[in-house]
Amino acid sequence: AVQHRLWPEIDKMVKQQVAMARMGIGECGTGWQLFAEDGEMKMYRREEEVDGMVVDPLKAVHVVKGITGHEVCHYFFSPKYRYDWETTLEHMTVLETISDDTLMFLQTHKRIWPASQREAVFWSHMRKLPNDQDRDGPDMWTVVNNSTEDPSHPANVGKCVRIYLTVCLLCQTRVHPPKDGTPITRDNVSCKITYCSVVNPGGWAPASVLRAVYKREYPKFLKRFTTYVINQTKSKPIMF
Ligand SMILES: CCCCCc1ccc(-c2ccc(S(=O)(=O)CCO)cc2)cc1/C=C\c1ccccn1
Repeated sequence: AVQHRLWPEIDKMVKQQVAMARMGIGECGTGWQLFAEDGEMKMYRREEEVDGMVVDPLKAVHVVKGITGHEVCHYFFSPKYRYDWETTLEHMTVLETISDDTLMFLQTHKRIWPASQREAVFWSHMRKLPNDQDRDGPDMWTVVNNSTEDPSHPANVGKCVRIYLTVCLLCQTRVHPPKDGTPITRDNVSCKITYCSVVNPGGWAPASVLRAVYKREYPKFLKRFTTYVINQTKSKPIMF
């Protein structure tokens, strides 16, 4: 098949983002602060500014019982579920179906006073990754979202400020087979989730407002999303 114009960028970005997501907090450079903890979920951020704008990188690690990496990525990637779990979403459009595992989105997020409303145009790619460390270990799954230009949706034309985001959701399934050789159930699986994001708010927003939004919204978002996947999958066959 003919390659899509974005394919080289997507492939490079996915490899780069997954490599960074796999690094432990200690290896990711200094300056990470743990700012939220809830059971197995730990959320870190680094305070960074670009041109005076807060672009704090965020890294969350979480272990969730009863779901697999494929299931987590499936519900994160597919547009049909997004309104169910993404509470800050005002509108979402699929601008282009690049392939069955790669889409282009236009999203507007609800306005957060006193900043202006934000929108994002980004490609989203879902991929299964070979577990190159442990050959017979379960595979890893990832979804990478990365802002891109779309000639038919130029930035900052309407009322919304265009944000620039890079997001990587990396999932590693763990299977603990039952001793007595009975079939594997959801009690025998868990998923280690690493969520990394860098969001450039695109235009002026007070640092205090941005940091308050992230501090409040990110823990809520990851908790709500993982709870959503647990509820959606509990009565369905396991998707490995
Ligand atoms: C003044 C406010 C500026 C920030 C507004 C904003 C920017 C980006 C984003 C955002 C967050 C997660 C993604 S994703 O992981 O790709 C999933 C698909 O939606 C894409 C976009 C949201 C929000 C607004 C609120 C907010 C901030 C964190 C967490 C959750 N909501």
